[in-house]
Amino acid sequence: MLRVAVPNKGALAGNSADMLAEAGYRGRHEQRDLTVLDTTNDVEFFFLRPKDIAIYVGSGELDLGITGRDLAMDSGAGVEELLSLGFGGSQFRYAAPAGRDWKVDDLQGMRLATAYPRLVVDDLSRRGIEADVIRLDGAVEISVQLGVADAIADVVGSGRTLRQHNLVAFGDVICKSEAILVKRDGSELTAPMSQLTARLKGVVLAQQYLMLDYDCPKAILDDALTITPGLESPTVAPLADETWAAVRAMVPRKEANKIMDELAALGAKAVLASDIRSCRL
Ligand SMILES: Nc1ncnc2c1ncn2[C@@H]1O[C@H](COP(=O)(O)OP(=O)(O)OP(=O)(O)O)[C@@H](O)[C@H]1O
Ligand SMILES: O=P(O)(O)OC[C@H]1O[C@H](OP(=O)(O)OP(=O)(O)O)[C@H](O)[C@@H]1O
Ligand SMILES: [Mg+2]
Repeated sequence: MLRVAVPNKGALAGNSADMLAEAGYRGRHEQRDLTVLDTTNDVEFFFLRPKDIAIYVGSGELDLGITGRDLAMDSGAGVEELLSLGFGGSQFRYAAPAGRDWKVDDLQGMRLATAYPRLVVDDLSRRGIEADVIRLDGAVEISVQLGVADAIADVVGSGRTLRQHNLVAFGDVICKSEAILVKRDGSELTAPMSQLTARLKGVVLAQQYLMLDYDCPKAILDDALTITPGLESPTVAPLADETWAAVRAMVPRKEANKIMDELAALGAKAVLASDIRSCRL
């Protein structure tokens, strides 16, 4: 039976559960359940703290895990990424009080608070900087105003928490993170592992596309198909009016409205966009 670690709470938990449900797996009955046995798919899910997931997978106790790239790097566990899941995007950055043009070299000799000490120590040592790294568990942004640290290194999402505490990010992004599916470094990718990966990939890809349907005068069909080439080739079906055709093609979600504008300007009618729940491409 495949054994898979899933975040039990925090920023990644909700999207992880939704994605697994969309991929056809059984979810938790209660928020507090620590395991779920999915006998239909022969998978057991373990709901663990996001920070611990790479450790369980890296040690070989569990086959696969969903975690954040920053958390996986900070754990020091030997895991490799199988798939980016397209949510939980963030940047891990240095930050310090606003009002000064901070450089990373300024951190030399300073007190630096973080909940990701390994990520920070590795980055500082690559740069040859010696700082006093203070390990906190969370709410790191407040540590400067409380006098425990001179600067911080933390997860930045919208940047709202930094602004609220009058901090500015500086230096290169230490880690550009998002939710990822991991397996143990060098472990064999078994058939059940690839199947779960393929199912999640089906959901990730489906979220990146929309299905477009439209009616099109045959006189402009060639131009319309250039705008919507589909992935392999668009479906073109006859309509009762022989001078018209119906077209169906997948389009990248980010470009969908621009493409719909172009089709409408060309003379296509009834241009409809619909969500794709999952796919195998
Ligand atoms: N705006 C955000 N705030 C916090 N984490 C985010 C955000 N966006 C993405 N993430 C990601 O979520 C993961 C952290 O999850 P979470 O905050 O649940 O873990 P944690 O901080 O270890 O747990 P807890 O806060 O319960 O102690 C990281 O991979 C982080 O990059
Ligand atoms: O840039 P923003 O959108 O404001 O988000 C970033 C904040 O969110 C996270 O905190 P979280 O909610 O995980 O609490 P924690 O600090 O206790 O981990 C992170 O540690 C930052 O504090
Ligand atoms: Mg957190």
